[in-house]
Order: sequence, then structure tokens, then C-alpha cells
Amino acid sequence: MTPGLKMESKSTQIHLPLMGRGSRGDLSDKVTFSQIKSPEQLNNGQLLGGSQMNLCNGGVGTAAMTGLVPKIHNDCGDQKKPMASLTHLPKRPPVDIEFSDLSYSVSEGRKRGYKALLKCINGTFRSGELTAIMGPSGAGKSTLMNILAGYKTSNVTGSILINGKERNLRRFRKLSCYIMQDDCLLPHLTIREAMYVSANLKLGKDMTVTAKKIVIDEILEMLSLVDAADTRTINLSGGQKKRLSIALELVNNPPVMFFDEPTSGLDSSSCFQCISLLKSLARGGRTIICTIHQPSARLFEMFDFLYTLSEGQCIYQGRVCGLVPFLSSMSLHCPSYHNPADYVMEVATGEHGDWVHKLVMAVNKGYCGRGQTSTSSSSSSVPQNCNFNNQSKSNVEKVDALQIVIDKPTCTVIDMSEPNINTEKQNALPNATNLAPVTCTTSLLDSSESFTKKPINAGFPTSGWKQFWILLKRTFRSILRDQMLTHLRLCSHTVVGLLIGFLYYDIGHDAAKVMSNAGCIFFTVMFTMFTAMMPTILTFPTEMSVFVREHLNYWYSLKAFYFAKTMADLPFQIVFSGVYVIIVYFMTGQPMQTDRVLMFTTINILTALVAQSLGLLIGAAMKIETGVYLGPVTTIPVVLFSGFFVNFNAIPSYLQWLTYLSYVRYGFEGAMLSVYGFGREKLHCSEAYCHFRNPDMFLKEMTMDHANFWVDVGALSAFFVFIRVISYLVLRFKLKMMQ
Ligand SMILES: Nc1ncnc2c1ncn2[C@@H]1O[C@H](COP(=O)(O)OP(=O)(O)OP(=O)(O)O)[C@@H](O)[C@H]1O
Repeated sequence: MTPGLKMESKSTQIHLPLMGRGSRGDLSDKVTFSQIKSPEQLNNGQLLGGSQMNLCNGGVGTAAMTGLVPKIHNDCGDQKKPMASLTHLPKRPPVDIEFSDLSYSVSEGRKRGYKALLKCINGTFRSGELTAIMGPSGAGKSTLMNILAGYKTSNVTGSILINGKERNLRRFRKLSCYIMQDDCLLPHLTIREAMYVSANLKLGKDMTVTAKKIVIDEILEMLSLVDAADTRTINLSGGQKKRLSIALELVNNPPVMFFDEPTSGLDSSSCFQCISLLKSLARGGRTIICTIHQPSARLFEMFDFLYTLSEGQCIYQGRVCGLVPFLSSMSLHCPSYHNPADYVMEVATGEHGDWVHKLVMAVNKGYCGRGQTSTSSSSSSVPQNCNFNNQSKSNVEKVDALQIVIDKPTCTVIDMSEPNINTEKQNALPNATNLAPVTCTTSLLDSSESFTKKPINAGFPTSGWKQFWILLKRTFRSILRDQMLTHLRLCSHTVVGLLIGFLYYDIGHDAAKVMSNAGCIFFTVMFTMFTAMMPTILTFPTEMSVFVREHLNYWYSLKAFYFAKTMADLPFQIVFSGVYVIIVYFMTGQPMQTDRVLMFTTINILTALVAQSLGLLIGAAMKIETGVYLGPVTTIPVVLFSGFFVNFNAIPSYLQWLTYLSYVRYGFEGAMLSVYGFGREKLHCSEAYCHFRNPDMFLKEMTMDHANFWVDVGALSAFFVFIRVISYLVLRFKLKMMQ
């Protein structure tokens, strides 16, 4: 019989199966998810009783002090080893989110005007509760969550209050995290490495290395990821990836966590265990909000609060257990043995008739939900038809408790309101003195910010250089481990280099073979160009999805990411192109002069860097499928105007300007000059007559006699910088468009 972890409240009794330690060797989701630790241990920075918890962590203190959630017992008496607990996380305030008259519309073009996706909805999501946003596809669930998380801000009307005060978006974003449906993780990092990156970026200098290690170990233990800690993310199961996504965000202990369909792609057992984990996080005092499609009855009853949308309007908000009575009161009787979640979805989609409007009216009249009271008002009206239990009352008490703390302070109250209404008060509760601001200080909202009323720190938890350095190391490590990006490329450069070397063996000094040699040089430029561009088009979108997740969760800036990416790519690109070019150069018998070797290698590397930047631009701007097509297709005109297929003089004058836009032209021209230019002596002729014994004549034939190698170098460098800047701007634009 599986030992169990029993969670009791006056309204709910949930049994979380907890496997014994003996079963830990199995990394399957069933086992590992089921080892989620006690909700008490997952509290929002556990320690301490009473006042500090009220203040800083929203943790589960004594009910009298915190007024938080009911006590949860851990029945798991047979644990051999004491379970880890999250005692070292930064302390956080409990956060309640209230929104009223929230509307959102999108433009559908000039003719069709605006389409309303959310229509004047109201609601309150509270700390200590696991909230589900449900509704049929297209009802507006993700839209609502994106707006609440602060990812969508334009065209939004209505108000969003945080702990009863106007939301300050930046501060709120620092205290919340958004865990997306797809687990956007870097495939070649292990769990532990990923956790260290997260800790270093999110906790900054506030914590020592040892403290960070403790935090990481605790989280891994808590989320049963210890056994897989040294496994690369690419090899993790779906459930483990989901838990890693949660673990990465837990590092700085955000009091608000948004989850977009956290159970998608998981089997029923893993779904249950995933929701158990979320519930445990909520029980630790966090505000956990997730969209969910159609949960099983078992999953459904695990949620504390339900917010149901249909056509952008709320058709139910309140306790999960209050749903069926509410619907009954509207003459919508959920049949026995029918999953209420399915039933409400059927109602929302109109399967039982046109009820949406009536339900919306009922919700607006306050027949369900918490009533439209602010969190700061302790006397929330308890709706008639909803089964409000003691837990929700305790939340009201919690608000009162917070109020007391705010009135009598010694410790910084972290305030997420607008600066002009920022309240900093100190707590005079007896125990609070030695708990003090230090424990309340968080890496993201440091006490000085609250104490001194400085303008809001625009920055991230760590400095720009620190972010750059951490990301540079991470990108470097990822590239090194990437079989496709690194090992395969190195192999292909060597093999193709040797092949070309054998094909054009020793032709470089032969005047009879100058045309073949020009072909060899052109192919070299083309090869370095394509091998730099295509892998970037293929891999950058994955990196970008990770970047978007981390950037939106306030880990680091776009600048740091982009600069680190650029710098980490450089050495690899230089080495790959260098290896190929050197092999080809020596095997094909090009002039053995150091300066020529250097010039030839440099110009090819520069061409590769420009091509790689183009790959980055394409990867940043479009999807992989489009990029894979557009990359080579857009390269064709560039190659056409390179000067190899058509001489400059042969190009119609109205098209000649295009040759200046062809970066391949500069690459090819520069390579030709480094081999045949700079007053090279007459070539050896292996036949009776060689027309191009004089290299200058050959350059003249190629319309390169007036070309300047350094102009080519300058042009390629300018292309490199220009395309990198454009790519950066594209990324910035894309980020903006997401909000
Ligand atoms: N930019 C847009 N232009 C037009 N319509 C949009 C736009 N963005 C979203 N919508 C529409 O808004 C509605 C709500 O979208 P949203 O993604 O919030 O739905 P959802 O409830 O999360 O659906 P699902 O469960 O399928 O993900 C959908 O009908 C969608 O087509």
C-alpha cells in the first residue's frame, strides 16, 4: 500500500500518494511526481512562526497569526529520511490579485474594427489558493492570464489591483512567473546546471554560493528531481520537464505563479501529481493560477477556486464545490456521476441551450464568486449560492492580519503598488525585531527600494555584465555539447575540406587551371557561408523560445542575451571555418605566404560570420519551416551577383548596384585578391600556352583588377554589424509585440 500524504481542510480532503524512498530509483513520472513533498514544506519560505510569515512569506504559520490556509497534516510516517523543506528561499509577501471591469480587444484591421476578447470581467485570485481558469477553446483563458501576468498591456481597460492597490507592472513582474505550456528548456544542460544558472541570475549577489546550493538542493529534493539532477533536459520525461520548469522559477520564490495548461501532454497519473504539486505550492501561501482545459473529476476537485469563461465573459467564479449548487440554482442540474467540469463546459459551449447570457448576468449580480469586494475590505460579502467554506473566511482573516502588520511595522512590507502610493511601514509585533528586514529582503525587490522610495529599479536581479557572463558560459557549454551544432559541423568541415582538397589538389600555382582554382575559391566561400547560416536558422528559434520565457520572467535583459549569444558563437564559427579553409588552402596549393594565408582565412571567416548573422536574423524573424526555405532562396540572388557567374561589366547597368549588396561578392573578391592580388609573381604553366600566367590579367578578366582587399574586409565587417543590429531590433520588436 502506498503511503499517503493527507491534506486536510474543512472543505477538502485530498490524499497525495507518497511513495517510499525505496522506489526513487525509478525516474518515471508516476514515481517521481508522487514524491512531491508535504505542502507545509513547500510553503513560501517556511521558517518561523507568526509575524514574519505574515509579513514576508505568506507561509503557513499558525492559523491565528496568518489566517492563511488550514493546517495540512503529513501522514507519511514511514519516511526514512527527514524530508527536505524550502527553508532558504527568499521571503515573499502573499499577493492577492483583483481585477475589475477588465476588457481587452484586438484590432482586426481598418474595415472590421476591434474584436472584444474579454468583456468587462471581474474577479479575485487569492494567495494560498489554487485557481483554475476554465472555458471552451477560444473563451479567452490565455488572454486573461496573459493580461494578469502583465504580458499583454495594450488595449486593456479596467483595473488590476495587487493587494488592493494599483498594480505596478514592473514590480509585479518581478514577483511573478509564468510557466508556459511548452517546457522551453535548453536541451543540453543538466537539471543542476540549469538550476545554477537560474539561481545565479535570479538571486544575484544577495546569496552566497553555499546558500544558493542549499536552495537548489532543497528545491530539487522537494520536487523529486534529485535522482535526475545530472541528466540533460533533452533526456527528461514530460513530467520531469514540467517540474524542472517549476523548479527553475521557484528559485526566487515568486508569490504568484501562472501556469498555462500545466497538465497538457501528461498522463492522468502525472496530471494528478502535477496538480498536487501546484496545490502544495498554493498551500505555501502562493497565488497559483492556471488555465486548464477539461480536467477529470478527480483533478477538478483539487482546485480551490474556479473561474469559468465563455466568449470572453465570466459564467462562474467561486469555490469549485460551489459550482454544482450554483448551476442548480439556475435550473441547470448536473446529472449525478457527471463530471461537473465537463458539465460546465457543455453549458459554456451551448450544448444545454443558450445559458451563457443568463449565467453572466447571475455572476454580475453577485450570485456567485466572492462578491466584488476589494482585498483590503475585510468584510467580503459571502454570496448566497456559493458554498464558501472556512478556508475563504481564513483568507479574509489573513488580509486582516496583513493589515495589522502594515499598521505596526518593523519590517519592510513589500509593496507592489505604484510608487506614489507606496506604503512602507514597520511592524511592531513582538517577535518581529530579530526577523527584521533581512529576512524580508528579496533579491528582486530589495529593502532599499522600499525604504528609500528610490525610483523603481529598472534592472534585473543581477548586473548587465553578470548576466552576460552567466549567459556566455551557458551558451558556450550548450554549443560545446550540441552534436548537431558542433560535432557534426566540425566533422563536415573537415571531411568536405579534405574532399575539396583532393578534388582540386595542387592546382593553385598552375596558370593552366586558374578557372578551376577560381571555382575552388568560390566553392570555399559558398561552403563557409551555408554551413554558418543553416544551423543558426535551425537552432536559434529553440534558443529564442527559452530566451522569451526567461526574459519575460525577468531573469535577464535582451542585450545581455544577445551579446552573450554573439560572443559565444564567434570562436566556434572561427574555428570551423578556419579548419576548412586551412585544409583547402594547403591541399590545393595556394601561395604559401603567411600574409596570404591569413588574408584568405580572414575573408572566409568574415563571410561565414555575415552568413551566420543572416541566419540569426531569419531565425529571429520567422519560424523554422519558413526560415529553412527562405534562407537558401534569399541567398541565390546574393550568389548570382557575387561576380563568379557574371562579370561586373556583363551585368546590365541598372542591375549593377545589386552587386554592392551581395556580401558573397566581397567574400569572393577578397579571397581572389588574397590569392592572386598584391603583385603575385607569374604562375607556373603546365601546358604549352597559359593565357593567365600573369595573375593581374586573370584579376582583370574577373573585373577585380581595381578591387581592394581592405574594402572587402570593411564591407563584410559593416554587413556583420548591420545585420546583428537589425536582428537585435527584430528581437526587440518581437518581444514588444508579445506584450
Ligand atoms: N490577435 C488576435 N486577433 C484576433 N483574434 C485573436 C487574437 N488573439 C486571440 N484572438 C482570439 O481570441 C480568442 C481567445 O483566445 P485565447 O487564446 O485567450 O483562448 P483560450 O481560451 O486560451 O483558448 P485555448 O484553450 O484554445 O487556448 C480566440 O477566439 C482567438 O482566436
